[in-house]
Amino acid sequence: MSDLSSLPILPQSVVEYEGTTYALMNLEGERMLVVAGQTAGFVGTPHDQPSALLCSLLAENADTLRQRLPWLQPVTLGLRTSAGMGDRLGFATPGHIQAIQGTGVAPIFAQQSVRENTRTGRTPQQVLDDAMWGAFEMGWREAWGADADHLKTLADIDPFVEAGYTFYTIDPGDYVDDDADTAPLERLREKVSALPWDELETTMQDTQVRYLTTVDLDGRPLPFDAQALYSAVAKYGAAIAHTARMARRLRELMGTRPFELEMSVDETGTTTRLQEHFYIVSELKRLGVPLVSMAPRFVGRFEKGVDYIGSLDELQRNLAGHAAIMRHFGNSYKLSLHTGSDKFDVYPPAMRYTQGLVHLKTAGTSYLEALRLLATVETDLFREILTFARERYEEDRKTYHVSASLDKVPASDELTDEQLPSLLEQFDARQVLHVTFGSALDRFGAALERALVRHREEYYAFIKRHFVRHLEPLRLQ
Ligand SMILES: O=C(O)[C@@H](O)[C@@H](O)[C@H](O)C(=O)CO
Repeated sequence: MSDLSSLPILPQSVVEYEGTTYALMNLEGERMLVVAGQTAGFVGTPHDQPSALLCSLLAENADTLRQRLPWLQPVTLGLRTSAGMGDRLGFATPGHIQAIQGTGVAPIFAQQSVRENTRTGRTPQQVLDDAMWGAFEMGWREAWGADADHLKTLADIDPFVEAGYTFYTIDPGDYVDDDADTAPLERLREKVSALPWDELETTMQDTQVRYLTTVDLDGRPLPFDAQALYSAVAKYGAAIAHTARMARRLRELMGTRPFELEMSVDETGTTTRLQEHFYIVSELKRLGVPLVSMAPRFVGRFEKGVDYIGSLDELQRNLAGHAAIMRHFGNSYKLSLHTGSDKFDVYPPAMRYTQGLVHLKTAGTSYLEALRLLATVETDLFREILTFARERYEEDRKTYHVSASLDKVPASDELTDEQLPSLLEQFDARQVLHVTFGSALDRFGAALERALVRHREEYYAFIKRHFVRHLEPLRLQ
């Protein structure tokens, strides 16, 4: 093992593997890779005493490193209780690791939606590389995943496959017909007749044979009368066909490489009825779609950055019903909680009813912790972001489920420095800051990144404290 102790090495990052020593060096917050031994394939500057190559965290160095150290490649996680910790800035993974290590919860460190990448300007490869560098920095050697989130079109898939993602969240929301939720039977028949039955590889007649019955869910009857069935088929039939289409494309691109697939309809305009959950999963299985998790639209409101909104009794009944359907299908997939951050009332019943078959999906909450840090140690920058967020909110909110009122978010000049951090505890301010991330990063991204470099360890501590609250309820008992 090469002695790198004369360099400002991060001790937890040091790896001796197959005769070469690898480590991350800390240069006033900036990171560099140090390789001592076999340096072929790395791009960097030779260093003497000790003899090593000093490498920037370039894409080619990330690729070479994960070829050398296989545990830095994302893998499928199967039915383990899991948590997706989206990171819009590329700095949060070490904090995520500090929170998740020892919990038994399987992490997805790389997770960004197409929507997020469009807003931040990052590529799927950059997101995965940032997560990998964070895992390397912390000496993480356990399994971790990479989620290509909210894929809507066939064209969305390719760059994530090229980058090496292992978890693919198919979002066929654009094909869900929410009007079917309340349409009369005659209108539903018309809608059903227009579905792509060739892609569904069946007919409505055969569909009626399969589903016009009452399903027994552990003694709990789930009735499918004509109205319920026609509504489910009209509402989700095209979405199921699109999911199967996306799965076929994914299988073509992935070849023999393993992957897992989630179907997410959490952002549609209407709640996913239990009959509809049953119909969706049954049809996806019939079509051979390899489902590892499913994200229905639950009762109540799952809004960004805040706890559940609605009747907890109704939610518990709803979760119990979804879990009964999962048991009917042999507990062969997980229930995915999108917009899952800060939903502290949801985790215990979700874990209880599904017996741990939960995937928790978070993202913007790590961005909010960065803003909490700024509100504490870089107040001028935070004030600029707050002012800009208040200007952008009405536009940026259009593609997210939020209900914050701008008039409840104080202007910067109404607050003392000491009051600024409390905004990150206030419902409306959290949502206004959350959904304006793209606009804010466009204008302040470089300044925010410099601040995070200056305050990395503090940021990790903010992330750890926040995610321990999320992960404790998911710990395997
Ligand atoms: O903000 C986004 O686009 C995504 O990170 C989220 O919608 C994600 O799918 C999620 O549900 C976690 O908040």
